[in-house]
Amino acid sequence: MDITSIKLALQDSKLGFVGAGKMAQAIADGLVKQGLISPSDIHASAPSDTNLKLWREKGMNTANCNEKIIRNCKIIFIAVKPQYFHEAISDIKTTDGIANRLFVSVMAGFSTTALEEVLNRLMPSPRVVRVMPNTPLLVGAGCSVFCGGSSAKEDDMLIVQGMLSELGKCIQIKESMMSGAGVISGCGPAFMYLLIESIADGGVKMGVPRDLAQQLAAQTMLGAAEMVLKTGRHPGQLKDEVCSPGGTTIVGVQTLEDRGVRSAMMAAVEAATLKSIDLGKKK
Ligand SMILES: NC(=O)C1=CN([C@@H]2O[C@H](COP(=O)(O)OP(=O)(O)OC[C@H]3O[C@@H](n4cnc5c(N)ncnc54)[C@H](O)[C@@H]3O)[C@@H](O)[C@H]2O)C=CC1
Ligand SMILES: O=C(O)[C@@H]1CCC=N1
Repeated sequence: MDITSIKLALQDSKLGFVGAGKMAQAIADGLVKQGLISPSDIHASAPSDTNLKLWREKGMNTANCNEKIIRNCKIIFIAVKPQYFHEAISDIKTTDGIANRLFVSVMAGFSTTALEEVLNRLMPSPRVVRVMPNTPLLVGAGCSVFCGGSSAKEDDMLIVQGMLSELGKCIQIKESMMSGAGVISGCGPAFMYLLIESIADGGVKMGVPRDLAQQLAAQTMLGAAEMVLKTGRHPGQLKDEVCSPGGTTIVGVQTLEDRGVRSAMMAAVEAATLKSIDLGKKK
């Protein structure tokens, strides 16, 4: 879908957010920043005003009532914690006149079947798209994976992919891969921040000023990521090219291997994936 069609669709549908926290704000702010939607076409709800005032300061509409969002908007992001989803939907008292909505869930663990079961309360055959985005889409460098539910139409998939592709990479995958792939995209930034922080800490320990150390660590991570994506070469091969024989890098690499960094990263992805599956079971 081209950018003009996305803009028109968003202007016509209005964009709703049930849940107004960090992920919802990153998506809304990212879309406004990229000029895809005007703040006045965005509506968000949450039970308390704590987050909502930030939305109002940006010219967006807010409500304490989820029903209002679902009435006002035809495309609705579900951005509450998975454990609050039932409560968020059961709050809706009158469902008359609500039809033809597209629900885009960003909740970890919630399958499209489980989403459809809950949303059936509002309308028959709800159109659902399940996404696992990440917060870097706020700066146009997001990474999202998504899949459609049983009633999602081709246009629903296109609008979701269109919107999120304007904010970074967005890849359609099979639902069976959502938990594992969603951890890489959704949780991944936290793992990367931890690496940036600890590399900067190492620099500070060696006498590099904090600001400089952090800038160098972040830019180096960006550069390494670009090398993997743009050259398409294996990260192991790219690593080998940095390790000069008898040099400094290989000594650092051995230290990382001794401390189990590789195994720790793999275990983190595994543990977070299992947690995502578990959250889905508890729904
Ligand atoms: N933070 C992240 O990097 C990512 C988060 N997600 C998903 O996004 C969802 C939200 O996560 P965060 O934004 O981090 O959490 P958050 O705690 O910042 O935001 C949750 C929001 O939901 C609101 N809320 C709670 N109960 C509600 C109800 N009954 N009705 C309406 N709103 C209600 C809260 O007031 C808050 O505004 C989760 O399901 C998470 O799995 C997905 C990918 C990445
Ligand atoms: O920690 C979480 O559960 C959410 C989902 C992915 C990132 N944040």
